Amino acid sequence: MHHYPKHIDLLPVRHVSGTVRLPGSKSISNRTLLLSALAEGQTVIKDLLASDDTMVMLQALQKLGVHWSRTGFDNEYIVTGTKGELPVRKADLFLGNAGTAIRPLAAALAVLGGDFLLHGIKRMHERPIGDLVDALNESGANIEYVENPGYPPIRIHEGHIRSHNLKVRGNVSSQFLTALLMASPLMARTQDVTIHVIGELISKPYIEITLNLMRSFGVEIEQDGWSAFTLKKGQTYKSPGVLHVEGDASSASYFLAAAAIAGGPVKVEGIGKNSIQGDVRFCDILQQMGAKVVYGDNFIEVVSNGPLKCIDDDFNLIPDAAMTVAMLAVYADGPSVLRNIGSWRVKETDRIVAMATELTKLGVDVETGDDWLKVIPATRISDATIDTYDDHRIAMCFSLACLSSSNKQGAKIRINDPKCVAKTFPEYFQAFKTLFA
Ligand SMILES: O=C(O)C1=C[C@@H](OP(=O)(O)O)[C@@H](O)[C@H](O)C1
Ligand SMILES: C=C(OP(=O)(O)O)C(=O)O
Repeated sequence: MHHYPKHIDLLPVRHVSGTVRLPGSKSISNRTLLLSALAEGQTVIKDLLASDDTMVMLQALQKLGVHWSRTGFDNEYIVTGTKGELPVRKADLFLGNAGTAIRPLAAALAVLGGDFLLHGIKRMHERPIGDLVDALNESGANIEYVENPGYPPIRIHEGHIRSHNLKVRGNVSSQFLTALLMASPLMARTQDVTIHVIGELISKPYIEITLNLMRSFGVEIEQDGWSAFTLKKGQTYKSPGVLHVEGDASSASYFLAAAAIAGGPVKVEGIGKNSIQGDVRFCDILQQMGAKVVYGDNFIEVVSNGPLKCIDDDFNLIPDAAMTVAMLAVYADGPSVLRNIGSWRVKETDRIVAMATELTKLGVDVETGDDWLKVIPATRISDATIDTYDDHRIAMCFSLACLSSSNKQGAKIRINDPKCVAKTFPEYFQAFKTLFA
């Protein structure tokens, strides 16, 4: 559908300003698709993200016998719910590299039972799923590893959920808890279900997105802090009728960062002060670093306010937008440290290694540890050819290095293999270039 060149060349840019209409949130889109499929009634989904990650979810649902169609309005879909009874019980599902597809589908299908093969691209088979499989199998599901224990591909057989007290670890990915939460109404027909989190839970704001959307579909979870989640029996998903997908807050971070570096104002439309996405907290970081942020109901606008201040903080709550913070750090007035970002190592690539390697090409000094990254800016930014590791966020992040701030000139940047942006934002580079004044 989209054509991508082998690489994209960006020349130094002195100033950015403009308005960007954001693509739909990946996290909300894929959750909404699954909940619509499991619900009673038809759901009209407005502004669904059109990207690789949502495409694999749509295709998987189709293979599972769920009826959906496009309405003719841009990115508007209508999904016919199955009341928790997916019509097809045997399928081979290719899920690309979409964590938000494979993990929630694995849980729902394991609870329903059948004969399903879930797999993805090579990197997907290196991304952990063991904590989720353990939680499900310990409760009576029947999931088997096809290649390496702990990783996809997985084969799901007929099983029977016996225990209604599930336990899951949350220190590798919050998506395992999200998956169990979304599947819990399928096991709560006659008994309450409690999901216990063992140990630490990372990326907590994504659990809030999950609970929020479940609530939109009529299911209320009782929360005991971050350690136990209970669903009272008999609750089932009911379509809210129409659901509007917010713009993607992680995608917004690149444009808002551009404004903080190279002037602005830049306005993003599709999210606002009442967003349910944790990554809007990226704007708090922009403010801490010295930029000005204005929130509307359906927009956020950023304008720079002089040189950026360095930052040393814990970024566990915003792991995706934290990568954008690492780019801001290149322009900051001193060294910055990003802490508690260990989950970067098991995402599209080892993002600590990738960020360190590519930042070094810009001439900055970088130090890393198990779960942290330190960026020590240089007086100038070096021209560089950036490798992207099939990671959309590496491609989008490093596009920012062509920007000049008030005291640092932007560099000539070549982004290799830019097609990786199709995971969440196929039109990223076109949108980015509209900001060049
Ligand atoms: O639930 C979600 O929608 C997501 C959760 C986060 O993953 P982790 O919980 O693995 O950190 C985030 O990085 C990912 O892009 C989307
Ligand atoms: C980590 C990410 O994706 P996923 O949903 O596949 O985990 C991401 O989009 O940065």
